[in-house]
Amino acid sequence: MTDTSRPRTISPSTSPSTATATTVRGADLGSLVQDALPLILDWLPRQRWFAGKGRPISALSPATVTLLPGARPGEPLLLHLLLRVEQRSGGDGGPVAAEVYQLLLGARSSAGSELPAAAVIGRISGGPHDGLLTFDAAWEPDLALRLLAFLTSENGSQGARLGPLRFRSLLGLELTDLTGPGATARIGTAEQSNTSIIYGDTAILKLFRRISPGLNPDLELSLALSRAGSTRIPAPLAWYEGDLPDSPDLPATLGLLQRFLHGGKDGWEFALTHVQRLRTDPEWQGTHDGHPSDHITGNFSAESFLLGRATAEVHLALARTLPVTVLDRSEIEAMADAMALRLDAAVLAVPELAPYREPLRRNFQALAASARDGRLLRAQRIHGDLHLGQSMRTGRGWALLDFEGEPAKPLDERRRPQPAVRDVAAMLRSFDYAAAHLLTEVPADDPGRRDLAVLAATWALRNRAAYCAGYAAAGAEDPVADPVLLHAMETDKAVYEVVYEARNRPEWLGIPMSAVVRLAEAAGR
Ligand SMILES: Nc1ncnc2c1ncn2[C@@H]1O[C@H](COP(=O)(O)OP(=O)(O)O)[C@@H](O)[C@H]1O
Ligand SMILES: O=P(O)(O)O[C@H]1O[C@H](CO)[C@@H](O[C@H]2O[C@H](CO)[C@@H](O)[C@H](O)[C@H]2O)[C@H](O)[C@H]1O
Repeated sequence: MTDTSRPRTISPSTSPSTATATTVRGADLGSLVQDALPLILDWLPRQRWFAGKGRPISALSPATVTLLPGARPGEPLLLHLLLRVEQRSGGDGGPVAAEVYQLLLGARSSAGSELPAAAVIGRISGGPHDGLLTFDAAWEPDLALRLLAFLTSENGSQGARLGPLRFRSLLGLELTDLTGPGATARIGTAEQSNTSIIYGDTAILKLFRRISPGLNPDLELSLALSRAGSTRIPAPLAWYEGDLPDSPDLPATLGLLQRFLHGGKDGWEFALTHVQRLRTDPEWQGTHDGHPSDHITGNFSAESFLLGRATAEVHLALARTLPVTVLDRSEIEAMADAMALRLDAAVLAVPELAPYREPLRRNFQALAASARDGRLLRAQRIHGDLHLGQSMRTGRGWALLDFEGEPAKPLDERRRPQPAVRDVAAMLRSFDYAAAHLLTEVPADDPGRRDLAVLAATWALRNRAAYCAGYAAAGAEDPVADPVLLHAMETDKAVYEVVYEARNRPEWLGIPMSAVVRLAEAAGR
């Protein structure tokens, strides 16, 4: 059993090396963190989850430091850190903005198990901790299991406390097997904005990396959907939260433990498998005459229908348990204005968008005009960042993952009720992305490219239609019945994607740009 009785936290307002530093097996926590900071400073910007890439860090300091006890002699230390990272935006003279990131810091002196290069933060050189190896403990199975012990402890359901950290379990003792002899932990390998640790094949813990005060929508919506009896999400099992020194009354969600969907197929990979088969299937190659017939669009549309139905079920469940509002004229106009402003900012960031600005704006103006004509809009809590990669096909049907919303947006914006069709539009974009993979690696002068382009467009159309049909079949509002809203939402998402791709995957920019062209043409009609 872990010792939860002696929190050891260093206040950010004091110098960790002199103030509340606590001696643990000879190691002074405060000075240990202080010695590790230069190593963390070098390591942090290289992490996929670090959102401030490309801007120098002007200050790095621990906001909280908590020892997670439980190390036997010779075993590594496990420290929970909330790190305050200051960066200037817009060059040297720009304003300083601070973000908080979560790090599980492991520290050991002996060799121990081999760590992947990505996990190694560095070896401290000089001073009382000379030679101590520091690392990201999420990658170290024994330390990942030590963290799990707090989430699954007997005290969990009452909220075990450890300094600024509080652990809550929904299942009490049911998960203690996971931490017993033979228990395993491994890091998730999927591309993600946070870090996930998979325990056995039973549970997955998401460590949120960029931390904002308040309830993370991923936890909030998982709990709400679970309360509503939804089986379309991995059941939440436990979570932990922490107090940030600047906002002690607004605990920040730090980690969410959920049922692991063993054997589930990632929706994006699943769709790509189908799409690739279209390209390589000899039967199709032999019969194709330039006019794709139904069978060559593959059976994925049956899956798309089911995914649409699952999405609608999630929306209906959210509307049953969380507040639903009605957006009036001024609120709809404000929504359309916000879309237009995002477009303006996107044009500045990606000049290729400029020729399409006016026609795209018309899609937003049409939405505002429909409000002036007296239309209202239902708004509710939604997923907020839905795409095929956020869905998983299991033996029991489709499940949706990651209700965090777009991580770059402030938490209060992400928690605001939205028309549910925003999620639908986002998923429609994903079918376009998957279809575009029919054309990757096909040279521009390949004689078969035109046919493939027709096939890709057909695949996207069929799957988009099937998804919307499945959505409507579940009893939710039919998304295609409101083309003005759907076009505005899809345009907004495509514009977001143009900026996202220009920044992250310039070689993929053509995918959302094709949508921009299509949506601009549609606006002209
Ligand atoms: N409950 C789960 N069961 C199985 N795999 C999961 C589960 N939750 C997440 N994953 C896998 O981890 C990936 C990242 O999860 P996600 O919640 O999207 O993280 P992030 O918010 O960091 O992007 C998913 O795409 C999926 O492959
Ligand atoms: O999953 P995240 O929350 O990190 O979302 C971001 O990355 C996504 C890519 O991983 C990005 O999604 C875009 O690319 C997908 C294919 O890789 C495609 O299916 C989506 O439709 C498309 O938007 C997402 O936009 C971004 O926020």
